[in-house]
Amino acid sequence: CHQWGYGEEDGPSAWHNDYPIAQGNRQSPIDIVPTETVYDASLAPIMLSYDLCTSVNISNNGHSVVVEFDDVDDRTAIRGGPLENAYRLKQFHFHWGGKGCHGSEHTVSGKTYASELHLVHWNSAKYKTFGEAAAAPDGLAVLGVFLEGSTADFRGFSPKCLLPNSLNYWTYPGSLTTPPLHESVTWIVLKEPILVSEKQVGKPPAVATDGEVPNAVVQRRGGGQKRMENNFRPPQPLKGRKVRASFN
Ligand SMILES: C[C@@H](CNC(=O)c1ccc(S(N)(=O)=O)cc1)Cn1ccc2ccccc21
Ligand SMILES: [Zn+2]
Repeated sequence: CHQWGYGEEDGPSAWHNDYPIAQGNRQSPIDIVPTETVYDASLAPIMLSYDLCTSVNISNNGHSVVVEFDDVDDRTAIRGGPLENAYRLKQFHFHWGGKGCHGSEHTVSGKTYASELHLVHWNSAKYKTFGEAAAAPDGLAVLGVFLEGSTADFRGFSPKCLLPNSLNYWTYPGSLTTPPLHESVTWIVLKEPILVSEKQVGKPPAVATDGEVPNAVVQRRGGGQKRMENNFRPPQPLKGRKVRASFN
């Protein structure tokens, strides 16, 4: 199967070899330039029903740390905003840099954040499975949340505690930011970052890139486990897409 990563040989600039869609017309992430976004008063607020969310597992898939949810019904869903119907929460995961800097995928006028949280939802009204939705142009909706370094509490464990006060957002048609890079994502990126503690953001989660979830990743010389960091794709060409703002 295709091996891809974030290194010199297998990183974002090489992905097009195995995934030609990498050079497609609706690739993500992008650089969001607020002065070039269009305020769309018809955009409804987004509504998140995360109260009854049931997380199932946390895993390291070699590219990120992923928390999966049981997605058997629409208890845990996102609706409203640019979406025609409810999209069911499947998983959330993070992208981060090394040593707490430049880890976000989306940027705002070139500004990078320390990390970016992605809450991945699929269109369960139109598709039977996540896999089917992941390949369809209106199949997925990913809520992107910037993480900035500071101190904040992280009580409880509903994804709701991972959200900022304001749900003002930008939205645009895009793609998965990792292979297979399907152009199936309606991106909803919140403008307000959430603050997480320096020590959490400063040090990327101790995960290795070989899929093991070690209790502490050791930096071995020459091969062996490598600390997973800089697992972000750089911004991609807008190719004429319009980025709409839910706020003025
Ligand atoms: C789509 C791929 C798996 N990839 C993703 O699910 C995914 C989700 C979100 C992002 S991001 N960074 O844009 O938010 C990137 C990749 C393979 N796959 C195909 C079918 C399928 C079924 C279950 C699990 C994985 C499956
Ligand atoms: Zn992601």
